[in-house]
Amino acid sequence: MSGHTSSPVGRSATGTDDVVMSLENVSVHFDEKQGFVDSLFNEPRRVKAVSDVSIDIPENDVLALVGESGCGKTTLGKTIIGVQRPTEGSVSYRGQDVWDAKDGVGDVTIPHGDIRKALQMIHQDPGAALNPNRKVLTSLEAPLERWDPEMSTEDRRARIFALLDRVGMEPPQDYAHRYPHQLSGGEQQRVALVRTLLMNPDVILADEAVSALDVSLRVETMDLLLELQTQFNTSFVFISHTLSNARYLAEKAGGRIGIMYLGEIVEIGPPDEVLNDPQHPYSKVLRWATADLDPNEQEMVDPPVRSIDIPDPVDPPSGCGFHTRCPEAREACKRSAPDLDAENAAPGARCVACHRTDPTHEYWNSEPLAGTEDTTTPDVGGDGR
Ligand SMILES: Nc1ncnc2c1ncn2[C@@H]1O[C@H](COP(=O)(O)OP(=O)(O)OP(=O)(O)O)[C@@H](O)[C@H]1O
Repeated sequence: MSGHTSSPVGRSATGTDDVVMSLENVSVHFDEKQGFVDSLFNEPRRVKAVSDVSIDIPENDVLALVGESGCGKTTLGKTIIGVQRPTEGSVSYRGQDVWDAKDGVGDVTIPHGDIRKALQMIHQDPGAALNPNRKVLTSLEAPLERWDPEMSTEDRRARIFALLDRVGMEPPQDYAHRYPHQLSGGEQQRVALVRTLLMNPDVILADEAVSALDVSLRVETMDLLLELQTQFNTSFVFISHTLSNARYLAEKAGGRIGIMYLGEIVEIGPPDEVLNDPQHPYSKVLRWATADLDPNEQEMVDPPVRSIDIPDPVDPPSGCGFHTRCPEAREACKRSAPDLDAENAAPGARCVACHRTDPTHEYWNSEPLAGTEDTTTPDVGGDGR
């Protein structure tokens, strides 16, 4: 999706004032690590992990990002919370460019320290994120001491105990004096959650935060995340491999699902629209792969793709990144990249990056690619649905 300036998806109905994070035309590229000998003879391969993504995260938003392994979910999530520096494009927190604040460039209105505090992350493996040699209380006190050195020990502890209590770790004084190995996986995850909430953040990135838990605990933890999201007015960016977890969270929170493919968001919108009536051919593949979303649905035998080979993110296909696998791809898809068409969409509406959503696009007059279905007429409206 390069070569155009796309407008961010996700502006809320009330305008831009309540937008917490704004990404504009963000790309993130990595140089692959090389061995010493390799580095003498070859240029490093550049992985295009995120390509030209524009998105807003308003206050109280829940965005669930899904897509197959390696499609760039974690990289985009980390870019949203200002942990990963973009190669191109801008990332702003309440109007302040995050990386200008970090580098002290220009007129910095929000110090980088405040931005870091406002953007937090819960890791996939909370056990690894907690110091095994420190009691829970010490692990929780450390960031509070760093961010708010004026706070008295008494106030600090009162806040920690109140939050431990809030996430169901009662009596909190007991849990506070345990070491991580004396906690279950679910309890460790709650401590990790408390650690982020102590900062009173605006946005929390939860990267596969429930995948390591038992199924029963997963639902309980997702419910807790949602309760806390409402109570603390925090926005959540939730990364998931599975559509069912993403759906659970986004549906309950009235949030959005963003489907990623090869570094791009290809479809985003309310979960019922994106999952019950997917418009992007790749969203249809994900839907197919998650048959349990609707047990009454007749099982489709073959995946709706021409090829199961995922392109190399070092050398992504020209035009639409999905054209090499799309059963509906045409010559036009090789030539030009569709954008999410957020410009014309209503706030919170579904947006799709596919030429087929535009009934006037040259796609309809171009030749189907070898092995594709010959669908000659537009089957979708031009309203981004
Ligand atoms: N620090 C890095 N250096 C080099 N390549 C990286 C780095 N981080 C990520 N990548 C590459 O960028 C691409 C996107 O990775 P990312 O972890 O964002 O995907 P993901 O969708 O979160 O994957 P998963 O679901 O497996 O965690 C992958 O090809 C990955 O190998």
